Amino acid sequence: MLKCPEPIASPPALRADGICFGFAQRPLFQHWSADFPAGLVLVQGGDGAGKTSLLRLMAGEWAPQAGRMLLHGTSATQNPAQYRAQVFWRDPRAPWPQAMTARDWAAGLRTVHARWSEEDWHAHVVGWGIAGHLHKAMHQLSAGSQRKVLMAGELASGAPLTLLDEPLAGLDKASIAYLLQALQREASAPRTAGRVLVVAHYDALGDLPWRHRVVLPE
Ligand SMILES: Nc1ncnc2c1ncn2[C@@H]1O[C@H](COP(=O)(O)OP(=O)(O)OP(=O)(O)O)[C@@H](O)[C@H]1O
Repeated sequence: MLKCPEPIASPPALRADGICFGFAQRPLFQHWSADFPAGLVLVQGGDGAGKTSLLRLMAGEWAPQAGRMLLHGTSATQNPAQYRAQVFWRDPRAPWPQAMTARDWAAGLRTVHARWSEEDWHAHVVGWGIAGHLHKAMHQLSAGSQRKVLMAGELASGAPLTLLDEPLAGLDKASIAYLLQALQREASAPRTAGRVLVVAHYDALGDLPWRHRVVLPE
């Protein structure tokens, strides 16, 4: 079970406040509080440690059994619509709607995310070499190509809280290198002020300037 870390000095962009959450046979968080500054945040842990559960709680997709998540002061419990409007979260394992192309999906994101950047979307499409896939149905793409489309959308969304679950899964070396570069750029020149970009991964994931790490016990 996760214990509380030391508090941080700067005002938090995201706050986990007294979170209790778990399953009947698997308690995960017990009165857990943590403050997250803007920037890159790593949620680290092995299989079944609770990474995806924490991302779902941060996203406001799952409600904690006690406590609350606050994003720039907005509570996921009290103002769920306002909270979720600031979040980008899509479970990378979730199936894609039949016949939805990458282009259709991006068109939908433009209407939902106020800080969407067309320039970033095109840069990531080129960076990950997925331009030739945009007209294809998402469910027909390889797992790696689906991931690249997903991450291009996640990063281009500009969402104040952006959650990436195991982003390296299915990626080749060049694509991993591009992802690390893109995350490094987000850290040094974030396009959205106050953006928190959370990455869940089993290990330390490169030499990125993490502003905060949550290490989940096995
Ligand atoms: N819907 C659920 N019902 C019951 N138990 C669950 C449920 N979802 C997750 N768990 C359990 O909670 C624990 C944490 O799961 P979670 O998926 O959050 O871990 P994870 O760190 O993302 O692991 P992985 O990378 O293997 O998916 C695991 O023991 C898992 O079996």
